[in-house]
Amino acid sequence: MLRVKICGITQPEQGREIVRLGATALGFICVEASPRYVSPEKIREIIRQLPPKPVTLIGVFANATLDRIIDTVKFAGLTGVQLHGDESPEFCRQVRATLAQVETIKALRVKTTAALATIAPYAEVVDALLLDAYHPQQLGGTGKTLDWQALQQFRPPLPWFLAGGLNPDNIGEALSQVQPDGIDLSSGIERSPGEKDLHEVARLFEGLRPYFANPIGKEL
Ligand SMILES: O=C(O)c1ccccc1NCC(=O)[C@H](O)[C@H](O)COP(=O)(O)O
Repeated sequence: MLRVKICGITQPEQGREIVRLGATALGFICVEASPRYVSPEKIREIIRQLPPKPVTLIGVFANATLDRIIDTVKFAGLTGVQLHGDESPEFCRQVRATLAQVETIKALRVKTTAALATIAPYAEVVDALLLDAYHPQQLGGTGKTLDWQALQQFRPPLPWFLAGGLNPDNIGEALSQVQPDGIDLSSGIERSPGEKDLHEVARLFEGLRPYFANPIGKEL
């Protein structure tokens, strides 16, 4: 089944509603420079108020220390980490080895398709990849799309998420071109950074209905 990660959750009531609408993963930005930053205390409170549904709870970090990642995961009750900076394969390996029960996702910001060649060393040391758009000043939440056509044949040896500028209007087109195991959205379903537009989130899941009823890649 297609995984749907909604990233940049900052409010308990929005987290609850987004899970109710169908998200299979929530992302919490643990990067202090981001307008979507949420403290470990706030993440813990948001998680405490979620309905009892199987949802992956992912902390998004960029060039954080291993200690900070571990402390945040344990304190907040996260079940996954997304490494969104320049983390080396060796650092990813350490994170995964230390947090054995926690899903480790490495995000790669794809400037050109040449960046896809850097994936190989990560394949053995993380659980999933996330491909995001490159922006010279912003690490994530940029609203910029990837070149989906260039990713048509992308089949890494581990599960992967498509991110970057996805929204309710373009998700169908994106999924007609690429075949990810999951999708990740943030600014395309927001009123302002960190403030999700629940009507847009509902419209997203409405548009995704066929993908839950039929495995991706099969004729609808
Ligand atoms: O969203 C942020 O503000 C952010 C800041 C620093 C590192 C990562 C960040 N976001 C990571 C995500 O997983 C976003 O969902 C991803 O970049 C896609 O964002 P968008 O293009 O807005 O859908």
